[in-house]
Amino acid sequence: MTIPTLSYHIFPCLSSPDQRTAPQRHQPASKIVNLVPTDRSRGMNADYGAPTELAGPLQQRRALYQPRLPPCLQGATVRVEYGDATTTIDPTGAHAVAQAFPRTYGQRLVTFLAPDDTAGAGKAVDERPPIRVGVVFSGRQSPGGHNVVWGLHDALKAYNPHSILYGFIGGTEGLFANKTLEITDDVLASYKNQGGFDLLGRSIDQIRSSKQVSAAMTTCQNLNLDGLVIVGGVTSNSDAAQLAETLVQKNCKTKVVGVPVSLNGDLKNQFVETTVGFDTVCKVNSQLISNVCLDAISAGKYYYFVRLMGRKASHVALECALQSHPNMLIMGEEVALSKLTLMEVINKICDGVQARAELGKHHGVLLIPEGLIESIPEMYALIQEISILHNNNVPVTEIPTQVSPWAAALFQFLPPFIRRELLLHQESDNSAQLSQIDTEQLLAHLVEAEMIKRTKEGRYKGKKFSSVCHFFGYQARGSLPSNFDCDYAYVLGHISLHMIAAGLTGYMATVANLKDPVHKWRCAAAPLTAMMSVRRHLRGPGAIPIGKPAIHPSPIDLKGKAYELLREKASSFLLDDFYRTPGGIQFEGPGSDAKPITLTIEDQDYMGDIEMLKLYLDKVKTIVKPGCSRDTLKAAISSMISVTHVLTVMSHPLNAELPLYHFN
Ligand SMILES: O=P(O)(O)OC[C@H]1O[C@](O)(CO)[C@@H](O)[C@@H]1O
Repeated sequence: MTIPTLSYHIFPCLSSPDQRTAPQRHQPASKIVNLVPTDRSRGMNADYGAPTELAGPLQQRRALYQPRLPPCLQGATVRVEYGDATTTIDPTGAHAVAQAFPRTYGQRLVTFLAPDDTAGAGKAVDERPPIRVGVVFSGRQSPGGHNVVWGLHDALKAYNPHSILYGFIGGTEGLFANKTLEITDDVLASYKNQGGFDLLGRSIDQIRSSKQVSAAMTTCQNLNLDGLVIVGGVTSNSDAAQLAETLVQKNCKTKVVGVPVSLNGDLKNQFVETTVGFDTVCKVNSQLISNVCLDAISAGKYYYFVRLMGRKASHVALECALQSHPNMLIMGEEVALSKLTLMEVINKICDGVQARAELGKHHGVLLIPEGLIESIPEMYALIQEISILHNNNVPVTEIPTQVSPWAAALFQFLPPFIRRELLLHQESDNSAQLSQIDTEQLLAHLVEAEMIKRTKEGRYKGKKFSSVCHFFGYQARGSLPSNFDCDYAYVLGHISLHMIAAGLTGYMATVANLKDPVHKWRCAAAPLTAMMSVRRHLRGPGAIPIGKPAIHPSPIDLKGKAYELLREKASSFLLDDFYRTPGGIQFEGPGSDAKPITLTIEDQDYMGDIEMLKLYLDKVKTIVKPGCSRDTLKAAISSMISVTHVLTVMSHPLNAELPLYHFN
């Protein structure tokens, strides 16, 4: 059989203030603390009272890392510069957004600069009244979240040492019930640069119903808060916008500020370059993926089917593919765009398996995002029917008999474990529990059946297909955050304070130029309404009714550079086993400042770190001959470094110093 030309649908890859004692985990320094258990369920309580030396050395060392700040945030105050008034990123929805947010729509963009007086101190301390702020983890845990709290605390105390920061215990439920923990240096000590959200915990990720909004407002009033910082992704920030609008309308003084924290990386738009946590989660998963790549090629007898987090968008899967170079990646965006049916997806995978078998390869690695299942049109329609029945309180056992005939037929076709998972109760936003649906197992099951069929029909003559399935989902959410996420979160925490001090409400803290070193980062605030759009056709059974303005997840840009790069390398990575080993997250030394490829690659001017480049170029010289072709050179570079750097090295002026290596 000839090697199939894979369509673009499936890409083989390149690659009252209550009053709680601070919960703490192992202390980083040589401090032994007398810790008091809380009622939260995460594992940290097991360590209460444990001697310091039980804390891991890396954990201790990480707690000592001081996140970097851009110059504008290094003093106690900032200069606030107001820019243009905003509309929305969705021009056709602007009217609807303006109507839904009459008091907070159209606010101006804001940039934060260093104070322009020569002393650089801005206002004197006695001109800065103490500020009272509350912070809540509204979204799902994402590495770096703790540093938002830390950055906010440090900025608040620098602004006026009598300022107070309350953390809401147990996420939004804690906000509604006014369960707080006062954030102090001592409380923070063991959470600096640490993963998870266990300093405060989280619950349902919503502040939406009128009861919830009113409970949140009551808490803000009872605590006499000047500001409330809401940490989370698209859903949490949409809710933040609504809460801000309501508080303005009800003359509540509390300013509401959103911070973009989400491992999914899907809160992305012209104001937000990436979210806190995405970098770490991708690095952790890329390491795991590269491990299974090497395991697969070593054993030579099975395919790994790996599902990654990513509900409406496949950013995690794309980034991990670029970092680890598995054989295939199926992105939800491509499948949705091409309206591929389940069996078409299966056939594409089987074609890839078959092509590899022709080369004597009976192993491989396939990546999918958890949202893939909803991107397949017939599966989406089935999930939506189930969702409607759930919303109508139809008992779960009766749902299969009440869906339409075609949906019932599809349902029956699916293996029992998938049927059970599709019927699970819904997420807080009424969407399906995608993290609980073993789509990778469904695909593996159907691919196996198809390969058996092809064998019987004489179309496939290779070895029996077999698979190993994994969901690399929750594991990474508690990881020690990368330096990038530590810095980014800490900076966003500072910006949040300056937003509140400036009296901004209904805004999100943002940082631009993230691809550059921290001293070049530009700190700003953008109105939440400016990021909203109005969906007339929902892709998933979300709770937000059609037509209601919201901040929506941004899908992969199928015209973007990262995707283009993936396409360019697709066939090679399907067949050549061009696996890459990124290793664990580096916290010090070379690689510790690495940023997400998908963030950096979209910027043509990215040059990377010169020292690093020199190192790479020297290495290249040892493995390819002078005068070799550009492709050989590119392959050599790619085998050592990330895709980002391949492009960087190829186009860097340093090349001029290496005339023998004709880089153009
Ligand atoms: O922690 P929970 O409530 O199971 O949520 C899982 C969901 O959260 C995320 O990890 C982040 O939004 C999704 O990718 C996933 O579907």
